[in-house]
Amino acid sequence: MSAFTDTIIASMAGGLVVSCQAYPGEPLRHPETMAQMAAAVEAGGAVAVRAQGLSDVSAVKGRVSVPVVGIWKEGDEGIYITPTLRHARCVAAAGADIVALDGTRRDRADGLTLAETIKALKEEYDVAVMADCGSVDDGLFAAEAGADLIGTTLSGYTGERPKTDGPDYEVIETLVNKLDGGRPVIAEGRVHTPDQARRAMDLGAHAVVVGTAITHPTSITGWFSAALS
Ligand SMILES: CC(=O)N[C@H](C=O)[C@@H](O)[C@H](O)[C@H](O)COP(=O)(O)O
Repeated sequence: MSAFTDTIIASMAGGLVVSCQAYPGEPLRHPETMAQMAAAVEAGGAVAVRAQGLSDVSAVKGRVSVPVVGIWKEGDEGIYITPTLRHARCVAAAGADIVALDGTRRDRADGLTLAETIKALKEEYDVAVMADCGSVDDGLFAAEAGADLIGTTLSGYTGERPKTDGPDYEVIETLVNKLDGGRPVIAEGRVHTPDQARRAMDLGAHAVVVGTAITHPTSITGWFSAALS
């Protein structure tokens, strides 16, 4: 890791990362809108912002001074979060400080291993790499492959873990213990309340990512209206 990526990762310690994403066809889907959302969460204390798609990554990077975690989703099944080296390079070129990519043990579309992908990306760009993992075994594999940050993003979405209502505390805690400080664990996925974020942090997460519960009004509205029906 470079001094730059060390500093970026250290700056996130104990903090809240907010994921600002609007999905295809949704009313808020526009880079400028996501940049405004990012500025709003930065004002609220987010230590970093996660953004999806090259236009959003650039727009968000231009608007906030906290680090940007960039991803590029292609599709929504199998390996779809920054699935290949080409996607990862583009996310870095778009301005991401941290490139998040699929960190599972599944075969990648471009035939490269996760380790080869991370090595090639880091040879070209001074970025940190966050591995979005779906299980403890993924997390250990991604750490071995050279990822700087191990995220629980895909727990409940790859078939290896049940999709819990809230965060997958078991994966967070086990990864923290098994990695034993060797790599920071980022708790991401279904963190819907401040208490859940606190608990994930208390289990030893380096930072907690919240998306839907802060930046997806359609889902939040649905939660409230379901409670009233
Ligand atoms: C599984 C997957 O594709 N997760 C995506 C990854 O970027 C996003 O759709 C999530 O919103 C993000 O991980 C934050 O999680 P939550 O919205 O649950 O706080």
